[in-house]
Amino acid sequence: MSIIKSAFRVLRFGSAKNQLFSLESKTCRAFSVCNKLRQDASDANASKINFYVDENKEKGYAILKLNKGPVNSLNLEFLTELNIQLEKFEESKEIKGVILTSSIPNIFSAGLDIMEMYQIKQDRGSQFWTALQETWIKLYGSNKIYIAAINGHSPAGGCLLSISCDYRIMSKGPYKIGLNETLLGIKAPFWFRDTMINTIGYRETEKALQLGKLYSSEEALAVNLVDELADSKDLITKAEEQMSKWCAIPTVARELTKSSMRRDTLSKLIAQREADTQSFIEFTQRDSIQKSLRMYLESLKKPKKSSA
Ligand SMILES: CCCCCCCC/C=C\C/C=C/C(=O)SCCNC(=O)CCNC(=O)[C@H](O)C(C)(C)COP(=O)(O)OP(=O)(O)OC[C@H]1O[C@@H](n2cnc3c(N)ncnc32)[C@H](O)[C@@H]1OP(=O)(O)O
Repeated sequence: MSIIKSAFRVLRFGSAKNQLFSLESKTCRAFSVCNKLRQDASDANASKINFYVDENKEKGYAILKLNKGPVNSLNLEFLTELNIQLEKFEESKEIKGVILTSSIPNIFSAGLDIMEMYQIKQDRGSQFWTALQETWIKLYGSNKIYIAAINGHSPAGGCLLSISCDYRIMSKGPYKIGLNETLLGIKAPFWFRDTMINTIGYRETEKALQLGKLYSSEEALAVNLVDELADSKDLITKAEEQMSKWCAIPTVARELTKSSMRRDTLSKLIAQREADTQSFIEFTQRDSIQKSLRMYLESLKKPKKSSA
């Protein structure tokens, strides 16, 4: 049962009963919108492998490797597939935790697919944003243990995936992680910001978000954006060692503790998912935002200087 469901179960008997029932039904409505998408995604992507799952039921954890080349950018179909997988993990009795990593060398995830924000129809934009909210709610609100093994760059939405986990190990190397949205001319959504605050604190987040700061792995360690660094070749071994440690903690006590730390942050988005989606649509349809996104896309497509 997810943290959200347990929170509802506990609070259903308290004075906040009516408010929470309304919250819960809003969430259920939003989830049901995604049901058709899920079917479409599983049909359309039957032949593509956008991630690998390696389950070790004996040890009680799985490794989920993102595999959507070239840069694991998060589009509607990918998020929908991920949501189905996260749900499977949540329901599994054998799996206590998941190591989230990528099979693409030097890239954890390039964040949201910018093409989902650029010249996009309202319907698609709304489905995309709802799927992203769902991914975050499932990941940040999971009862399971999530360890991010960050094997490369992890900007913006990639950073959000990482900070939604319980523990982060990052490869040493010339990699960057952070919420760089202001550099694209956009504002990080409040739930990205709040997850960052919960990870590195208010003042550091305030600076990082305004500057769109992308931290090197050493800088990320210094501000607790990641918990540990590892040589690339040792990354998964270190993540497995850490997973064994977390798996050894009494489950219910750990789950309740996690839930109590994250409930308020989660409830804030759950209470206003539809309004948040509308803000996203309204914001991304502004001419000034489209102009910024176009310039950013062009800068990404520019031929790279040869390192030779
Ligand atoms: C009023 C309230 C309003 C509230 C609403 C606010 C709305 C805010 C909305 C959202 C928040 C946004 C979150 C995000 O995640 S935005 C995405 C941010 N991501 C980035 O900035 C990363 C961009 N990419 C890179 O920096 C690099 O690609 C790299 C470091 C990840 C990898 O570098 P390298 O290996 O050199 O690869 P290339 O740069 O050559 O890229 C390969 C290929 O992939 C394309 N690409 C890269 N990133 C993305 C992306 N995020 N989306 C789509 N496509 C991407 C790149 O263009 C190349 O394409 P090609 O030239 O055609 O091969």
